[in-house]
Amino acid sequence: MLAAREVTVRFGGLTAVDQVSATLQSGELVGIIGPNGAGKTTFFNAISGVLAPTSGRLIVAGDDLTGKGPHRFAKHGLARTFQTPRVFADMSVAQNIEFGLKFAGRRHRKYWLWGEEASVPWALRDAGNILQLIGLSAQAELPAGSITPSQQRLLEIGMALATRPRLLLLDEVAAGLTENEIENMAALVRRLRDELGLTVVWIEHAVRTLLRHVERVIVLHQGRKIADGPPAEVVRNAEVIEAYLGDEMVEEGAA
Ligand SMILES: Nc1ncnc2c1ncn2[C@@H]1O[C@H](COP(=O)(O)OP(=O)(O)OP(=O)(O)O)[C@@H](O)[C@H]1O
Repeated sequence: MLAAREVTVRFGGLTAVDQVSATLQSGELVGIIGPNGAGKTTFFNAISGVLAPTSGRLIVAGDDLTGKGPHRFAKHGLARTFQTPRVFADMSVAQNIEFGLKFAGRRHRKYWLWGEEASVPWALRDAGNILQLIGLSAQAELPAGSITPSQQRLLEIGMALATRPRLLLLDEVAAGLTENEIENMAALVRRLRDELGLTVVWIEHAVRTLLRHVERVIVLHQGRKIADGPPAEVVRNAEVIEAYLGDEMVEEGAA
């Protein structure tokens, strides 16, 4: 689905992402964790075309998109959310979803997960179904700027889904949510992979939740990838414990 080959991003003298290689297989649910400033969002920005890597290559669905803009990545089936949700505040919740659906119509069929309109899963057929999937049917006619921040996070996911992606990048969609909301969010993310067949990459600071739901986790530290594997293995990795997790997490992971 996507291959990052020795991707490096520098801002002046600072190396935010340092020769990170990673391959994402179709249908994987992968977490990315790491301390503040580890380079997680910068890595997302690089693999979604938001910023061009200083060096390295990005292959998406078999095509080399290194240096291309976000619209090219989107045409190749990639959608993402941002740490601060980006919704059209003055438009209604439903209109925000419809905007994404219009975008889906412009995507080249080659990169659609569902080749024919008729094969698009029921949950993504129209704005009403997408609103039901993300749990915002009751808010459909409200201005997007008037719903709660956690609902805006759901809406942003809905807008991304409306473009009918194959690969979805989620940047801290559980930030600022209550325990209950975090569990609901995790359940939604699971459904996107399990029922819709999306490949999902999920950056999150709520590490305990993340590790319970993903089957593979990549750990970044000071721009470098220091681990990449199943959660049970990664929580025992000495470098990961030292850099990020601490002893308490290891005991919980072992339990
Ligand atoms: N546009 C930019 N210009 C200069 N430096 C930047 C820019 N974006 C990020 N950085 C720096 O790059 C490093 C990595 O930042 P990044 O936001 O990718 O980390 P992160 O792991 O996502 O952190 P957090 O968990 O706090 O969101 C940090 O030192 C940050 O200050």
